Amino acid sequence: MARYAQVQGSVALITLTNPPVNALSAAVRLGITEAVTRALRDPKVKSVVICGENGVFCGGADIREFAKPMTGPPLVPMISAIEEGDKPVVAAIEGVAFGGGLELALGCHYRIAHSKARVGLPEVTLGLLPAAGGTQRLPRLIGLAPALELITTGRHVTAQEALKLGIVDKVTDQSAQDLAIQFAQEVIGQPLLPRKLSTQLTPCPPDVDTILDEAMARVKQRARGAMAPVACVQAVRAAVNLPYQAGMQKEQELMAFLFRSSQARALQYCFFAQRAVGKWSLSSGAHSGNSKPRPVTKAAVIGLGTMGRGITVALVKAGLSVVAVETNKKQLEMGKQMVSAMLKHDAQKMNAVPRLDLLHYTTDLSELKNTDLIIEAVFEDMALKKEVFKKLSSVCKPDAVLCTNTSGLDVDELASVTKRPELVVGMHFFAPAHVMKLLEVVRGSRSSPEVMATAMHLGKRLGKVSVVVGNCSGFVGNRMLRPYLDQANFLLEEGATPELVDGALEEFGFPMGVFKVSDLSGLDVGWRIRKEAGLTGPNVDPKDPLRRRQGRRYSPLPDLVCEQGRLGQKSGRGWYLYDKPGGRVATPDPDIHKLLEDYRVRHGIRPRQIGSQEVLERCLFALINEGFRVLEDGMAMGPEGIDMIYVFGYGWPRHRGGPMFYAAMVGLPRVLERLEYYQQVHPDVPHLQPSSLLRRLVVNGSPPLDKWRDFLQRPHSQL
Ligand SMILES: CCCCCCC[C@H](O)CC(=O)SCCNC(=O)CCNC(=O)[C@H](O)C(C)(C)COP(=O)([O-])OP(=O)([O-])OC[C@H]1O[C@@H](n2cnc3c(N)ncnc32)[C@H](O)[C@@H]1OP(=O)([O-])[O-]
Repeated sequence: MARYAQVQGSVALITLTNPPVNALSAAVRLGITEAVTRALRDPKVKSVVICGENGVFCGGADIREFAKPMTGPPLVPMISAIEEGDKPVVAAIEGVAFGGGLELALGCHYRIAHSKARVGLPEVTLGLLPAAGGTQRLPRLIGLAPALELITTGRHVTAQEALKLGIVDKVTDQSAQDLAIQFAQEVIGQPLLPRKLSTQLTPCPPDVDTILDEAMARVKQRARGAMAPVACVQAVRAAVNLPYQAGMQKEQELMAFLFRSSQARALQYCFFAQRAVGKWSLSSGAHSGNSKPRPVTKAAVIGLGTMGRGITVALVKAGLSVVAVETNKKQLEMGKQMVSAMLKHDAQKMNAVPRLDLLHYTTDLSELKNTDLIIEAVFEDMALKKEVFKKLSSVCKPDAVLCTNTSGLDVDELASVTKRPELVVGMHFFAPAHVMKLLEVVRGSRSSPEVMATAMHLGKRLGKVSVVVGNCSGFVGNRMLRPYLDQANFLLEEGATPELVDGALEEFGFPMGVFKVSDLSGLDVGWRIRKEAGLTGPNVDPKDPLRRRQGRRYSPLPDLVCEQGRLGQKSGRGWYLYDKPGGRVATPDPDIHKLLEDYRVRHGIRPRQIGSQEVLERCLFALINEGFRVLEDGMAMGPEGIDMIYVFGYGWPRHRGGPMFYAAMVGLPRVLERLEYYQQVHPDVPHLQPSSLLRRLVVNGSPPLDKWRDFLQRPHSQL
């Protein structure tokens, strides 16, 4: 797992050979340890170069080994042996040096990077800290403030930035390995002590305590309950206040605590789940490995509302040429101005030139003749969308892929009005579409494997985490959101306030509680959907009592709020009060409290004290229960897909792994028991009726999440 060679007479070349990223598995660590020992012992060897095979230095410790008992030589003494040796060791960094990979390089005396290489300590994103000396050596090398920033965020830096920061000594456009070999010969005989980072002091400005205190306050505020960033600051503090060995001791103690934590397990699960969802498969046997995407160079977006504008920007930023279509000149001009402004703003941030040249604006659908893929993003109205699809089917070239950005309408119904249903697919973006990482790729019953591959591939080009989902109402994300919203409204009826419910959810780790999010999105969106569904407005069955609809419990509270003209942030009032229309700072509103009190009196409801635990159990377990139903109905490939949808699209705290992972962590018997309890108390809420899959899993001893698929009743997949 590490190749040894002697080159240029006196240089030992050690190459890490563990594709694809040369992770530091037990075998690699053994290989390095043996090779370094050999090089240090061999009198003919005067200097050493460490590099990685296939243009990648090292992606860090082997994350897959974290779940198993530790074997092989540990990293810390391996790296110390390199640093303590009396021969200069040069790291030749190509591709990436991440985590343990960068820590290995920091143990070397010199670092040379290829100009396209990136380095970083991303352990914090896995719920850990750099525990092979990274928290002690990096501050000694580049100083306190930059080290704190890199370690607490896990940010990757380019070779050029690494050179500026002093992480690497040289950057080359040629082979880093060749330059390192030459350099290793040049530095023979030069004093090594100043290059041994463990012997150095961390360069500290006079206001060191302020910097550390501010960093701690910042990470606590951003972390939303995540422990690793806090531990990172504590470890770096040790690099300032303690001698190296004592600092290492602190690093190990903090790592031991994090390593066992459920947060680390959740974050590492997310790492693999994010990669797993890209490997999609359909019930037909087609999968990402055997289905080729169609080439897409020219795309079109129909409709330049909020979603259409974001999608257009995302496509242009990925380098596609885009035809943007609106119904009339006025809308088109408005859309154009917004899209240009968004692209310019983005380009400015990245010090780049906005690619306005990639855009063509038109009101004429016949200009779509040469586009390879069209994304419809018009108003969420089936009749209107059908009209658009009919037209697209006749004007676009026969092999053009037709995508809809509907957030929950029937993709098959849309496909049915075209002459090419096999080329129709859902691409459900999340607002703002150029920022949010999630894309639900909705398979219609006739969507071809090739079209699925095309949509998934396009998602990847746009930098999205794309998840294949089935064609059911609301798809996966919005379908699971309904029971969550319902429970939040019921809690208000029973005695809670918006700020109590939101507080519990934010404490759990959501960036915003359910009512703040509703205010942000606009309360009229849901109101319109409820009207169309006959839940409120003129189409309500007159025989339905006010708090029951279509045979189940219903809360008219959100409708009452809308009827008062409280539409959320945009009107300056919603579930909260804002300083002005469009204002962003939510303050609790006494008028809402009064509205709730009057409502309870009117309906004879005795308010009761509601605690955070009940809020979490009712909102989250109802959502999770629907997740089990999604699996049961075959609308998702597996729990990983659901979890990635919630982490990347709905603000589920990543350190809790996603709803299905969270259910497994809480324990399926506990989730079942609480659902059963709440269902008894609220028998008219079908969403609290535990799903049969959940019951089956509990009866079968609550198998681990990666075994849940075995308990689905076949044939199940609608994908
Ligand atoms: C008490 C114990 C003490 C321990 C000491 C601590 C040491 C240290 O501080 C801890 C660490 O280093 S923590 C580590 C810190 N390092 C990180 O956090 C870096 C994590 N990795 C990355 O950021 C990206 O993978 C790269 C940028 C490296 C490549 O990106 P790309 O080119 O888009 O490719 P891709 O699709 O992403 O990956 C390709 C395949 O490789 C797989 N795999 C990747 N890394 C792995 C790893 N470390 N391991 C295992 N596997 C890893 C990946 O799953 C995938 O497998 P699949 O079966 O084909 O699906």
